[in-house]
Formats: sequence, structure tokens, C-alpha cells
Amino acid sequence: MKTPPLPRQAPGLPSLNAPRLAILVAGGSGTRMGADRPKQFLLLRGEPVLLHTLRRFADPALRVAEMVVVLPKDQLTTWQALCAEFAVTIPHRLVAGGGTRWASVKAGLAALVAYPEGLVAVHDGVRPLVSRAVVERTYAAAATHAAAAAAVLPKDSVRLVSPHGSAAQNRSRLRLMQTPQTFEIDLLRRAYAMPELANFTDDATVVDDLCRVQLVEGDYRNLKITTPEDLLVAEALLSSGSAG
Ligand SMILES: Nc1ccn([C@@H]2O[C@H](COP(=O)(O)OP(=O)(O)OP(=O)(O)O)[C@@H](O)[C@H]2O)c(=O)n1
Ligand SMILES: C[C@](O)(CO)[C@H](O)COP(=O)(O)O
Repeated sequence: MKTPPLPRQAPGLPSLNAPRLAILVAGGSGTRMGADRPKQFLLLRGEPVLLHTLRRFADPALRVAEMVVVLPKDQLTTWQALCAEFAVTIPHRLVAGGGTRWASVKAGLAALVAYPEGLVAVHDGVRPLVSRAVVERTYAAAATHAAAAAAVLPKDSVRLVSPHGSAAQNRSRLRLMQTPQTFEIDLLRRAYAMPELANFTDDATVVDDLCRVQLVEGDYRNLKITTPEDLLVAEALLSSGSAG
């Protein structure tokens, strides 16, 4: 009997065994947290926020081949000291970030030059509670759509404000963007080769002009540690064992 041909991949999509890569961006200064150090180094249940995030991506079930951690250029030694203090053995490459999140992602991407193909997840180093399921969903969707991002529905009512007042919005048509945002690596390279724009607050927005970004279900527990109360909520979720 003749063997049926293997399903063809659409042009531009990675091969089925393309390596999974990750860029954890932790190059920010944490202005809104107002702490004595960047929030990625604050302790959450006794360990740095960034270590929690790194550990989530080091889950063997996710099969991530290489991780790049982007840090503020003057904080590389802080992280190295923390790695020694907390006996971190998870392999990762360190890269100095830039003045904006966009510049930090671009620096992280440059460190993956050895990979002509692959799926690269970009994740905020300050989203330490991301679940394996959410990460897996973005890699799987990126394998078939080239671009995927985690998102959740707003839980509150939403209004658009203007100088004339405010107008109610249909929240069922809105999504709150999370990370990971995961892409075929050449697509992400082409997107990040373009000039930075002021509205580039996430990677989906950088890729938008080149490719439709497939949204996948995020998780309300995948919170971004931004202000002090986020740390309290993260502590509570971890302590209750409900943080995935
Ligand atoms: N120049 C920058 C700015 C931000 N980030 C990273 O992007 C993620 C999301 O950014 P945000 O929460 O805004 O972090 P900060 O910039 O540190 O916070 P703030 O805006 O309050 O200063 C964080 O993991 C942050 O470290 C980065 O890698 N490089
Ligand atoms: C990438 C992001 O976490 C998606 O929600 C977010 O856009 C980062 O935004 P910030 O302005 O750096 O807080």
C-alpha cells in the first residue's frame, strides 16, 4: 500500500521539529512598584520573582531548548549573585537590555542568532505564575499560525474617555493581552527589524503589520507584577496552591 504523503506545512511556518526558544524580558526598572530594587528581584515566597518565572519555563514538559534572560545592563551582576545565593542551575543566557521593552526584546532576539528556525516565546520576567498550559497553548498555536498571544476577557465594564466625556465599550470585543506571545522566529526578526513605534507595548503589536496574531486563552492568575498589591495577590495564589 502506498504511504500517504505527509501534510504540507504552509509557507513561512516552522518545521514540525523546530526548537522551542524563550526570551524572558526583565530589563525594566520597576518604577510603578517603587521598591528599592527592580521588581524582578523582589522576593516572592522567599525567592526572586524572576527565578519563579525561569523555573516555569524550565519545566521539562515544555521542551524549551534555549532560554535568554534580558536584564538591565547595570543589573547583570545582581542576578548572577542571586543565582549563586539561590543555587540556580537552570541553564540560561544573559543579555543586557535596552531603554524600552521593545529594545530589550530586540536584544534578546539578537542572542538567538544561531537559530535559523524555531518558535520563540517572549514572556515578561515579572509574570511568575504563568502556567504550563498557557505556555503550551502559545507554542502550539504559533506552530500552526506563526504568531500567537495569550489574552483574557476584561472582567470589568470598560469606557473610552475623551475630552467630551466617556463612552461605554462592548467588552466582549476586547481582550487584555498577556504573555507569552510566541512567534516563528524569522517572523519576529522581520518585525523587530522595523523602527520602534510609541504604541509597541507588546510583541503582538510589533508583528501585527506582518501577520495576523492568533489569540489563545490566557489565565487571570498570570498576573504581571506591576504595583505592590500584585505581589500580595501573587503570594496568596502561591500559598493557596492555586497558582498552577
Ligand atoms: N526597558 C525595559 C522595560 C521593561 N522590560 C520588561 O518588560 C516587562 C513588562 O514591563 P513593566 O511591567 O512595565 O516593567 P518595568 O518597566 O520594570 O515597570 P515600570 O513600567 O513600572 O517601570 C517586565 O518584565 C520588564 O522587566 C524590559 O525588559 N526592558
Ligand atoms: C507585554 C504586556 O505584559 C502585555 O500585557 C504589557 O503590554 C507590558 O506593558 P507595560 O506597559 O510594560 O506594563
